[in-house]
Amino acid sequence: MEDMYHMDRAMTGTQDIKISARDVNVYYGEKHAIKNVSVEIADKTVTAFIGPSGCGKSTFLRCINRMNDTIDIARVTGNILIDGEDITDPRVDPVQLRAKVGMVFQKPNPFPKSIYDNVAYGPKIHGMSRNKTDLDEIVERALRRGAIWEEVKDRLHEPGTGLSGGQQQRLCIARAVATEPEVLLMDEPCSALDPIATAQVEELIDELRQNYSVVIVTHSMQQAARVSQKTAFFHLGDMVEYGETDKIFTNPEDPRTESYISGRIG
Ligand SMILES: Nc1ncnc2c1ncn2[C@@H]1O[C@H](COP(=O)(O)OP(=O)(O)OP(=O)(O)O)[C@@H](O)[C@H]1O
Repeated sequence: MEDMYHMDRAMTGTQDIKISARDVNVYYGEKHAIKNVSVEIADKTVTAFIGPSGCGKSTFLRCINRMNDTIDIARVTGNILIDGEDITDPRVDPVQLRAKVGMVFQKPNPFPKSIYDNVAYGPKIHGMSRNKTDLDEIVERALRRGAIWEEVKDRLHEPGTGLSGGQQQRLCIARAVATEPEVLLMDEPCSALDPIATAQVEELIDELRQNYSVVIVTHSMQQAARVSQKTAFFHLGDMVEYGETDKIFTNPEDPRTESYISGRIG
């Protein structure tokens, strides 16, 4: 029976669902930026959002940790469930939610504080450590997960802003994972990085997949193909197609996806 179950999973590719979005719409004033998006995002998987500029990738990503709450004119309808809990419920505290659903932005944005304090800040405000030794361990673990520990272990009390761009982005990833999130949202995390730093961050994303559900917005189709297992293609606010990355890039169903990946739109 157990074998049958595993075989079935292997054959269908069924994975645990981490995020389930149902009929999500986002409006900025009159502008309808996301139209009836429903999607199930798997755990321990990298999911890429691709599509032409302005199609709504970042807007939809921001729904997953309620960052659109911070934009006055944004209005969101529909539901998003994480592990079955509806995070759009007004009783859900967005600060707690964002500890569980971490985010990394396009431009590395370390706080104007030391490397240590950048990482320690979240765990401190969420009461994750009892004492300094605990906190030191949390900081080291997060910096190791961010694949930057070796480079900064002897300069933890220097400012985070003194690091190179690629190091700053890995520091921001370390900061995001320090609160032990379950989901990691990345909005074009490599767009400000050179090819070497990009390769390091991509390698890191692949490692992070073991522990998190990672959702990445990217303009680079090569990057989506390299790092993701699932891809969603957005066009004018619609999620046009969603499926296995290999399939989307080699044999898409929708002509709009086909045009985009072959470079005819975008
Ligand atoms: N804060 C905002 N106020 C008003 N309109 C917005 C806001 N943010 C996004 N929009 C609009 O919503 C639409 C979707 O934008 P969004 O940034 O989500 O697209 P995107 O696919 O991530 O684009 P890009 O690839 O250029 O980053 C666009 O038409 C954009 O102009």
